[in-house]
Order: sequence, then C-alpha cells, then structure tokens
Amino acid sequence: MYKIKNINKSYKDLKVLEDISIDFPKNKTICILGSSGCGKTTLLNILLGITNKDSGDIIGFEEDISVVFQEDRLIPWKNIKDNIKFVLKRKMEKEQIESIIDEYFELVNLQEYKYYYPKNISGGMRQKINILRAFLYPSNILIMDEPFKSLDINSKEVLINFFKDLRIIENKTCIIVTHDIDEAIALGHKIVILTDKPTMVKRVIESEGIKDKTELRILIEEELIIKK
Ligand SMILES: Nc1ncnc2c1ncn2[C@@H]1O[C@H](COP(=O)(O)OP(=O)(O)OP(=O)(O)O)[C@@H](O)[C@H]1O
Repeated sequence: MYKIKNINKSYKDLKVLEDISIDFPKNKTICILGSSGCGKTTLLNILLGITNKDSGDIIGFEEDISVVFQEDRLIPWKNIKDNIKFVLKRKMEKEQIESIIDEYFELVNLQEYKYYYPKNISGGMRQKINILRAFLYPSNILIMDEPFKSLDINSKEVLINFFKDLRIIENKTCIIVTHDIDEAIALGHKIVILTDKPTMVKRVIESEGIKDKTELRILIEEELIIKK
C-alpha cells in the first residue's frame, strides 16, 4: 500500500491542502476527484517531489514513477518510436527497448504510427502514445494529471478504453486526478472526493464494489452538489 498521511500545504497565506490522508492500494486505480483550482496539481507535485509539503508523511513514493500530463510531452523532431526510446533508454538496454516497443505496438495495434512525427497525428493519438510510453516505462506507479481534459468526447472514450486495456496487460498502481465524474466512474477502483478551499478529503468511495454505475454516480453527485 502507498500512503499519504496528514499532508498540509500553503502558498504564503493561501492554505491549499489541509490534513489530506489517502491510501493507494497496490495495482488499483485511484481517481482523485475535485473541482478546478482545488489543489489537485499541488497534491500530485508533492507526490512527485516537485513541490515541498509543509507537513505530513508520504509513504512508498520514493521509487520511479511514470507520469502523464494534461498536454502531451512528445519531442516534435523525433518520431513516435524515437520519442519512446528516448525515455526508455535511461532504464533499459537497446535490444530490450526494440523488442518491448515492437511487442507493445503490435499488442495495441499501433504499428503503422511508429514512424510518424507528433505533428502528423491527432491530439488523441498523441495522448495515446504518452499513455503507452508511461506504461512501458518500468515503474510500479503511474500518475496522470487530467489526461483526457482537452479531448473531445469520442477521443476521450477511445483513450479510456485504451488505458483500461493497457492496465490489464501491465499492472501498475494508477493515480488519476480529474474533475470529470465520468472518468472517475469509468476508471476508478477507488474514488477520493475532495472539497475545495482549503482542500480536504470529503469522502472515499470504494467504487470497485459498486457494480451499478447509476448508483455510483448518485453517490458522487450527492457529495459534489447537494452537500456542498
Ligand atoms: N506556486 C504557487 N504559488 C502560489 N499559489 C499557487 C501556486 N501553485 C498553485 N497555487 C494556487 O493554489 C491553488 C491550487 O492550485 P492547483 O494548481 O494545485 O489546483 P488544481 O486543482 O490542480 O487546478 P486545475 O484543475 O485548474 O489545474 C490555486 O488557487 C492556485 O492559484
């Protein structure tokens, strides 16, 4: 189990996170759901060690972590295959990189895109490549910050299914920050609902045990809207 306990963070007088504690069970997807500006990115940056916390404990996040950001981080002058090689070369031998790329591109049926440049593929396809790269990177934890935010509804659905397929092939503990209820319902084994200003954990829903998605949606909406 990865954990954070009693995390507090302020930027000068602005208290952003107050006493945040979350358990992240291994190999599950945990969606952190909160409104825009509530401190989700701050929380992720604390997990990644990019931002310092004021107090609290972070347990288990010292290892390598794969990250997918809102916007794609592909290098424009490298083709798709070279973009992936560039990240993997820190961690793997050349031959291993070649074989893992071949294997995965075939598994997810993207062979024809290997030699395309980022500018010649759609935004949805670029984010697909970012997600694939994050799964290929040898890590136990994958963190995604609103990965489907700028996509249209169809691309979003395609990408959500792509993510789910990859999760079956390659097990990781996934932490997804989002303000989108549909994403949280579609992806989370566990949904952590945040309040805002200062951000606290309002409710944790073990969504894996709730098979009826309408019931799950009502539970979430009650927290987000009615009990504001
Ligand atoms: N480096 C910083 N210095 C001062 N204030 C900051 C800093 N970073 C974020 N904030 C403030 O902290 C609050 C939370 O910001 P944060 O980016 O973590 O929220 P968020 O939930 O990720 O927002 P969004 O969904 O819009 O990305 C905001 O009010 C923001 O203006």
